[in-house]
Amino acid sequence: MPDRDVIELLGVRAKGYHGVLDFERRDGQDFVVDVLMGTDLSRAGASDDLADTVSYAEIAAAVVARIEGEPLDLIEALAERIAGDVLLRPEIGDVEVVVHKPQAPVGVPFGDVRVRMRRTRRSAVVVALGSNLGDSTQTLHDAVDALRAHVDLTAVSRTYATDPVGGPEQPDYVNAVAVGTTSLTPWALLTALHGIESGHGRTREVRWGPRTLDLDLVTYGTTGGADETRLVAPVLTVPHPRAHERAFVLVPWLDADPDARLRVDGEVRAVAELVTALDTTGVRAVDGR
Ligand SMILES: Nc1ncnc2c1ncn2[C@@H]1O[C@H](COP(=O)(O)OP(=O)(O)OP(=O)(O)O)[C@@H](O)[C@H]1O
Ligand SMILES: Nc1nc2c(c(=O)[nH]1)N=C(CO)CN2
Repeated sequence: MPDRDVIELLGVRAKGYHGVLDFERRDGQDFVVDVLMGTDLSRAGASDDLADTVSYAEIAAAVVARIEGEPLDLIEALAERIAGDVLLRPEIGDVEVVVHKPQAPVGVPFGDVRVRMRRTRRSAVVVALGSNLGDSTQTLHDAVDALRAHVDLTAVSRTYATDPVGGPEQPDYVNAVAVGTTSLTPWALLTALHGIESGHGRTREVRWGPRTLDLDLVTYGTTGGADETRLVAPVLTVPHPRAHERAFVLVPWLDADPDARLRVDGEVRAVAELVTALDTTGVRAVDGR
């Protein structure tokens, strides 16, 4: 479900040098920008903490930097860049940008000229799946199907039978990793993952204890890219803080994406390299390949 809350920042004005005509590049003129950001304000509404939302002052500064920055021919191009900047904030699910050019050289008297642009986020995500109660292989297949409602999957690993790591004595796990893109924010995706877990009878009792289905968000955004998302909070930490030490995550992930990368202690590392440092004997591809 798209976010229903909106932060509206209207009438940000600054002088820029955008335009096709020589005198526009030479003399400059005012540009006015409105930004409407679709988001979920319930966390900030409950916590009263700026860290749980997007500061409109930060967005306003980014808009002014674009208006005053590299001159562009078209207000369409200016709007596109502003939309891209706004969507780098993981809290924003979609954005509408209006760029007004009230002193545009139109040639006749006019009220305003503006472009209106709507953009939705599309972020790379990696989800790890695990199960060790019930028909785990079937559960993982069903969970991948359910995931398709929220993530456009580009690759799904083979399933792996894995020795349990941590927790009480418990049955072997079946693990897999799915890779794709989503229009959901990290928090909306986490809610969707919890919904799929509950749909499979998941309850949270013993830490690292047996479970019908566990879905972890391993990474959000492109590791090493401008949209890489790093969050540290009990409700959501990405990259997943234990993914780098778990062969039951890295081996399937590498199967789905041989070029996978993960940030560990601040450094971007190839998953292929991280795996070489781990004991992988407890991780066996189910179909034997
Ligand atoms: N990257 C993440 N992916 C999934 N859950 C996360 C993540 N970061 C924080 N959490 C939070 O962790 C809480 C506990 O999740 P869960 O019960 O799946 O933990 P676990 O599987 O027992 O342990 P682990 O996190 O080590 O796999 C969730 O309610 C969720 O809000
Ligand atoms: N092999 C294996 N061990 C685990 C797993 C898992 O998915 N596979 N999940 C855990 C908590 O999330 C704890 N231990």
